Amino acid sequence: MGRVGVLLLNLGGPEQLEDVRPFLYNLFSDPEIIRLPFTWLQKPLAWMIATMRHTKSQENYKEIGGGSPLRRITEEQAVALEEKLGEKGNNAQVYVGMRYWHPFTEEALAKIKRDRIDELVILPLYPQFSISTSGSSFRLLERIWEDDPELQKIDYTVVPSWYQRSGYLQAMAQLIAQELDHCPNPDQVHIFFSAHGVPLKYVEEAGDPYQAEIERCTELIMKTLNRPNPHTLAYQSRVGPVEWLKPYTEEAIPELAQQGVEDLLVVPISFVSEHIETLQEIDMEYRELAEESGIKNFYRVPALNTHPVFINDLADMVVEALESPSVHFSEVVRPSKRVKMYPQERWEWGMTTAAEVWNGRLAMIGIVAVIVELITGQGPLHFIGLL
Ligand SMILES: C=CC1=C(C)c2cc3[nH]c(cc4nc(cc5[nH]c(cc1n2)c(C)c5CCC(=O)O)C(CCC(=O)O)=C4C)c(C)c3C=C
Ligand SMILES: [Fe+2]
Repeated sequence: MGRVGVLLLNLGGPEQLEDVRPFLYNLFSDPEIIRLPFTWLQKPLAWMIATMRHTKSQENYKEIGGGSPLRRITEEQAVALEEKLGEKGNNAQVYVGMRYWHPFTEEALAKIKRDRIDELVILPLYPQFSISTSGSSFRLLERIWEDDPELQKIDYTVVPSWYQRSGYLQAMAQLIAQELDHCPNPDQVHIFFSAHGVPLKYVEEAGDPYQAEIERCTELIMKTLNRPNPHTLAYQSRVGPVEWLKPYTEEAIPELAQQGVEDLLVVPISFVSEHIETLQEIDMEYRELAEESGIKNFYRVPALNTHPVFINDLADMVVEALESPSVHFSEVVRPSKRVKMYPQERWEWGMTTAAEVWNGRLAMIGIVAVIVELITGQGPLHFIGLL
């Protein structure tokens, strides 16, 4: 066996408030996040949405201390995984490659080449596969690989998803049990799985297996937990007014309160690290909503971070991947057709996502008008002397 590397993939997050806008620009420039019929519209629209959204987004990051902890936690996971692999007799170098912020995937690949890695396990830190998360990172890697003969020499394998692994399920069940056992009436607590949402079209038209994997994951965690508590699955973090996977967390919580639920334990299941959607959206926004709706006790299960059972399972996953036949980018699910996520179907007043979209559309019209003017040499900008 030559030099072994592990590339951990994650989304990335702004580390300080100034990073928010360029981070959002990178995110919305990704066609796996917003699918448009014309690729040339992607960057101007990304610029528009980042411009319109960044102030609200910065406020959220301010509430959790001014930046995302995602990089710090992912790097801690990388160190813990490297140590665990060493203990198991596998000396491997672990790298972190983020999709939309530092350390970017490209930075990780430069280090992998510098260290002359021969075998590489590519492991997304998303338990369930979505075309918008692991899929997006795989597509980026595939494009970089195609143009780089040095990378092509590396014997690589990808792990598309791993939500069904017993180590991961046990770590989740342990965290849930711990929280339940701190509650005065553990059996009365309603367990509320809150998964990150994706647009419905991703699942129904583009063939994203995400919803099926989330549903199966929830069942498996409940089976591993082996407690009598009732449970619900809902989807959080919707962006834009198109339909996303339902039920929405912000609707499901008041419904449960109406049905008489008083004790609610929220379990975030699409993430293995604390980040803005656990620390701000769940801990602040959904807590406030739950309390206003009549929930008396709102609890939240922490993210796995460097939970020893989880890290041990990641290490086993790497060892198993090295021993199994390689899985290449071409074998991983990709969108079956182009699905449009924007524009939205209905208008909303105020600084809303609908307004963001209309601003984007107007900007597009403006850009097209300037191009036409540059070509024809006639138009309002020439008339007022700007061109
Ligand atoms: C607009 C579409 C988005 C889709 C689809 C989406 C899917 C998706 N995202 C995660 C995990 C994370 N998302 C994070 C940030 C983030 N995501 C979106 C949009 C979509 N995500 C935005 C606009 C943002 C920025 C924050 C904001 O302005 O609201 C992060 C990073 C969080 C951090 O701490 O910085 C993660 C992680 C998953 C798992 C997922 C689909 C399954
Ligand atoms: Fe997201």
